[in-house]
Amino acid sequence: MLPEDVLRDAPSYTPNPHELADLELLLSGAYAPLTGFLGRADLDALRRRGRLADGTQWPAAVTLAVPAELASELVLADPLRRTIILTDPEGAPVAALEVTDAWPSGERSYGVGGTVRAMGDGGRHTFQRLRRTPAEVRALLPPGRVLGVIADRPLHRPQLAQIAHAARTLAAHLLILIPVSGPGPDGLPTEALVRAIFAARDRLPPATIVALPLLNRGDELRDAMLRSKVAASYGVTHVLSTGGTLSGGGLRVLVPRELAYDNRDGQWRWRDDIPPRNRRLAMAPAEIDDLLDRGFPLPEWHTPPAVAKELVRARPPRRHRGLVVFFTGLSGSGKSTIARGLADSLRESGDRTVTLLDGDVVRRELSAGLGFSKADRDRNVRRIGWVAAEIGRHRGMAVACPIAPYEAARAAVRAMASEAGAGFVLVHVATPLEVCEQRDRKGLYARARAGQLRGMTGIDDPYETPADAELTVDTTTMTVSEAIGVVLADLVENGWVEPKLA
Ligand SMILES: Nc1ncnc2c1ncn2[C@@H]1O[C@H](COP(=O)(O)OS(=O)(=O)O)[C@@H](OP(=O)(O)O)[C@H]1O
Ligand SMILES: Nc1ncnc2c1ncn2[C@@H]1O[C@H](COP(=O)(O)OP(=O)(O)O)[C@@H](O)[C@H]1O
Repeated sequence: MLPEDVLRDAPSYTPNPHELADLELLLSGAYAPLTGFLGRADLDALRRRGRLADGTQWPAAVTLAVPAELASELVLADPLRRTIILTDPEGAPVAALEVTDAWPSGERSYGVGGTVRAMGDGGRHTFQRLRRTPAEVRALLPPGRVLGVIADRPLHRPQLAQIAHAARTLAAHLLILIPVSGPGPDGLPTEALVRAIFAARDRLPPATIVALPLLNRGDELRDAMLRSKVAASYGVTHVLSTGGTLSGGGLRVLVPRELAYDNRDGQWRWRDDIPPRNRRLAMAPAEIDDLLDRGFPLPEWHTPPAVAKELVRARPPRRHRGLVVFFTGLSGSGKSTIARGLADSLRESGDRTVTLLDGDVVRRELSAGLGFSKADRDRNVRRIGWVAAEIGRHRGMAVACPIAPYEAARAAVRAMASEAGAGFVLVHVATPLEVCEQRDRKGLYARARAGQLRGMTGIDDPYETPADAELTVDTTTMTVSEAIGVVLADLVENGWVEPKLA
């Protein structure tokens, strides 16, 4: 253990959410035998042989990068001057990392490897009582086989039947591991996922339930292998494969048969044992989402009512959900005019509160002091996006209409809205530059052409045309009412707005 003053004087750093999730698993022992972030020798061996330098089989790179300035403060040869305090986003210490290897990993960042040791109380999370360590869980498990299920999606009747069947066949105790770092594959917030799984609990065999920050790295095979490793650390002996991924990682993998609903007796059984006219197949996640989006009930033969209730709460029909309508386009394309008209129509219906984040008001209040450099435009657009997402989180409707010339900033806004559980509709007002320039309501284009104004979007500043717009409107030959009508009709057609408005 390092002396107090060494810890006090050590530099501190807040890892990104992904790295913090890895850190939590390292500290809890879920990544055993790893005790810290990997160094170069291990990463090298991993890349070449899928093993750590000492030959231990390990599926995935568990790495940490820190700013170059921070790395340069360390003296790796001196045990008293090579520690970094890792903190959570609030700045509270979570761990001490004793850096034993550091190397340039990016333009201004260094990879650092070394052992981590827990500090502080580990921080608080929602459903804290479920975030148990492998040692705690192993102490709770009855002797014998343990069937692990990684539940990154809600459990509907077909999955429940598969789990019950597997647990019965193996005579195993059931351990459900719920990944809770960031939304699941269907965008369900983690708290809603946990609630939906608990809602199915009385239809499961006796189970131990654990929440843990397991993240996907985007490589299906490695992710599955890492999940198996983690499951094994929790005492799992057999893992039920879900979502079609097979994984070894030293565990026995059960591949469940595809079950279908037999409408002769209401049982779920192997699909091939049911005559086609009597069987109903399990619904795909996209079909379930579609029913929820349109406000149709999830059928009872497929989903226990208590689970359905949680899912409806988490994913209300689109017409009741928060929504961000985000206009982008050149100056003079018609964004503000359409946005204003849209906001008025929406207010008339009174279904949701409507906030118009009008360009002039935003630049006066929210973004006062910002100019039109790339950095300032990005800041402006992100602020608008942040406010809009919060409005959406509380089920309101936000209408925003900045030029938003950069793809990355628009993508960030989309991500914020979706993280907040709100819909996001990007409307590209694609009126061509010639038309905008002809309108030139503020005389800006004329000044830009005359060289009196620098950095005018479309003249000598970029506009990255969106490739992901939900709707594109060119107002060249449209009246204002027609343009508003097109947007409104699109919102109605996609279920975001009640038809009566149209
Ligand atoms: N250099 C330059 N380039 C583009 N636009 C300029 C510039 N300088 C001032 N203006 C006026 O500012 C309005 C655009 O502000 P935005 O907040 O929408 O821009 S951005 O999204 O941050 O890029 C824009 O208003 P709209 O015409 O309503 O789009 C312009 O009137
Ligand atoms: N179909 C249309 N939709 C929107 N604006 C239109 C349309 N036809 C003409 N216009 C005119 O174009 C101008 C667009 O200006 P504005 O809405 O301020 O654009 P922006 O917010 O994109 O800079 C307004 O003067 C508006 O009256």
